[in-house]
Amino acid sequence: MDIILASQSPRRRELLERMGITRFKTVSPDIDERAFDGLPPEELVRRLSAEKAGAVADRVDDGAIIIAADTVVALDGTVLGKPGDDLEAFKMLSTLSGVRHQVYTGVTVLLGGERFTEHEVTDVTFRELSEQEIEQYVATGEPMDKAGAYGIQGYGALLIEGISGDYYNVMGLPVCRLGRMLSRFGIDCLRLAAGQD
Ligand SMILES: Cc1cn([C@H]2C[C@H](O)[C@@H](COP(=O)(O)OP(=O)(O)OP(=O)(O)O)O2)c(=O)[nH]c1=O
Repeated sequence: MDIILASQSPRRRELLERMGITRFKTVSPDIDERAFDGLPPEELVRRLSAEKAGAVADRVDDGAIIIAADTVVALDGTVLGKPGDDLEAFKMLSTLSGVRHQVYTGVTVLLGGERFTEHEVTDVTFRELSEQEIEQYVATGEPMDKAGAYGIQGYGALLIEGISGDYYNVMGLPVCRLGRMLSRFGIDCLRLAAGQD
């Protein structure tokens, strides 16, 4: 069965491969992510992941399984998306300094008329950061294409004191949850990983 990752994110590609799924295509979802601004984080990521899956479903064969996801950072319920420029990245990181926030990822798996959407939440706590440290982190260029202006998988790790929940959810794909969702469609990741397909 064809598997399509409805994403342009290199992180999501890498994580799907790490789940044991090596044969899949990627199709970039063409949606206006700002269309749902104002929704609470949990509803927003669920809605956006469903929209991304739906947008790609319109462009591919009916028999393919489509996987899509969306990630946002939320501080006291307020959504932080991707920063538009260095100044915005600096401001986002300043608000995250020394406090705990939540990372929400919504994930949708779709096959023909059947569609499941779920979400996962991970708590992330930043250490206290000085202005100079934030400026230095922004200068690495890492914040720009990432929700909340950091990447846990990169230099962002230097800012993080602790996390509670699925690490991979912060990177953009709730691996454990997605594995269970795929099993409903007959895809057994451990079986694939073991070469038993
Ligand atoms: C918080 C955090 C986010 N991110 C990334 C994951 C997502 O790629 C990005 C959030 O943007 P998304 O809109 O979820 O995804 P995307 O635009 O990169 O890709 P696509 O819509 O095509 O699937 O932020 C990290 O890589 N590391 C982190 O620690």
